[in-house]
Amino acid sequence: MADDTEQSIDEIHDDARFVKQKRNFDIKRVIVKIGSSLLTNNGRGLDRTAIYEWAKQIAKLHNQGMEVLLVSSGAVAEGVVRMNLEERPKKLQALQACASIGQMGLIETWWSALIQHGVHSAQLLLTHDDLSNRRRYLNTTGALTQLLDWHVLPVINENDTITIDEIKFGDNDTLGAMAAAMVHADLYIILTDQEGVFTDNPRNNPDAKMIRQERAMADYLFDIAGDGGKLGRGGMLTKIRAGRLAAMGGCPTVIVSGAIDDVITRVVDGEAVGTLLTTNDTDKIIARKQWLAAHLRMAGTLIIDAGAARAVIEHNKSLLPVGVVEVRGDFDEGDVVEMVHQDTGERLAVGQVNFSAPEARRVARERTEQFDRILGGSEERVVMVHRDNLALSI
Ligand SMILES: Nc1ncnc2c1ncn2[C@@H]1O[C@H](COP(=O)(O)OP(=O)(O)O)[C@@H](O)[C@H]1O
Ligand SMILES: N[C@@H](CCC(=O)OP(=O)(O)O)C(=O)O
Repeated sequence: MADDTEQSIDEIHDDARFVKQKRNFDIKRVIVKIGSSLLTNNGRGLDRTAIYEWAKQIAKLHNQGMEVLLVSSGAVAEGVVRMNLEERPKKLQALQACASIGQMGLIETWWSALIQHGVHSAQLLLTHDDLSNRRRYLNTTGALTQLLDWHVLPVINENDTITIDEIKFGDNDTLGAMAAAMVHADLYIILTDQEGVFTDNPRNNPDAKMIRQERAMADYLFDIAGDGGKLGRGGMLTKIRAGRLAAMGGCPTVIVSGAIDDVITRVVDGEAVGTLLTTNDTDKIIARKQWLAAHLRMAGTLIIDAGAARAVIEHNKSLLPVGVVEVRGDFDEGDVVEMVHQDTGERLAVGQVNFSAPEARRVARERTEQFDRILGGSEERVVMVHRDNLALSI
């Protein structure tokens, strides 16, 4: 798609270039996310027929040797139906209870549907914290990798009963994108109740047109994405955000209707159904910097001198240990830390640090040549924070 500033939104739809064109995917690992509105047949309980149909397609890919991970919503919506409630409760405890009631049905249904095709599945209940805290992230990756090595299909959902934020905002779109980045998926498929992303919410605007393909980083997508239906939570907005997050890991996203026949296998086969959100190397870095900039909790602080501040801010350089005068906090390698100016106390940037806090203290103010001696080994790490993993705050 051309630069989005050059085209009006009405022109960006059903682009003939993309309608028939086959997409060129090479997919070994794919994440499929299925939303509440689809899974629960718009509030009439779990749609077992549809689940068995998706399970058949997923099993086909799995049995061909592809690694498929499933992110399944629907626990709260199913709990609401099982408890005969008229609507999604507002009280937190009631929501949590619905999630734990509905999750039973969800996992039982997926297990039965998949095992019919000889596919073993496993339940993974995650919180966003599990994926943004480095240590828990590595633990989760370890468990996921083991499941994939055993060719067991992970069925992921949010751990709604122990979280507060997730259940309030309900955002499996984001969880799926984080999982996609974590396992380096080749494609993220979001199944929903619309054919794809439209130029406006098609629920309210019958003239809205579908967008066939766009860069995940195209800013105007945020202007056209609206809320969800009464059972789904995030609407199109969280799907667009999720597409950006997946782009950060270099993973394209397809947002498509789960009601299309054989939709999963057709998408994987490269058929141009739904909306494809693309990414490239530059977008990957931009998305990564945005993700860093949006980080609220810093694991620690690096106090840097004026020379390092100039290198980072004015010359877009990586931060070297020699420019770090003090290390505060207790962080692991890979955590997100802030960089603060020694003289002004101002936060200049945030970034992912290449050393743990004890290591960072030892190499601070030191030149690269000294690292082997200081850390006792042949040290490959040279920079404290690489410029691709660093986002300026000012
Ligand atoms: N620009 C848009 N294009 C398509 N759908 C949109 C758009 N803006 C808002 N939506 C709404 O997003 C809904 C899908 O999100 P949601 O209800 O959260 O479903 P899910 O349960 O699949 O996550 C659609 O039914 C639609 O009403
Ligand atoms: N974890 C919640 C799902 C929240 C969520 O993201 O819902 P949806 O937007 O419908 O995919 C549940 O299982 O009910």
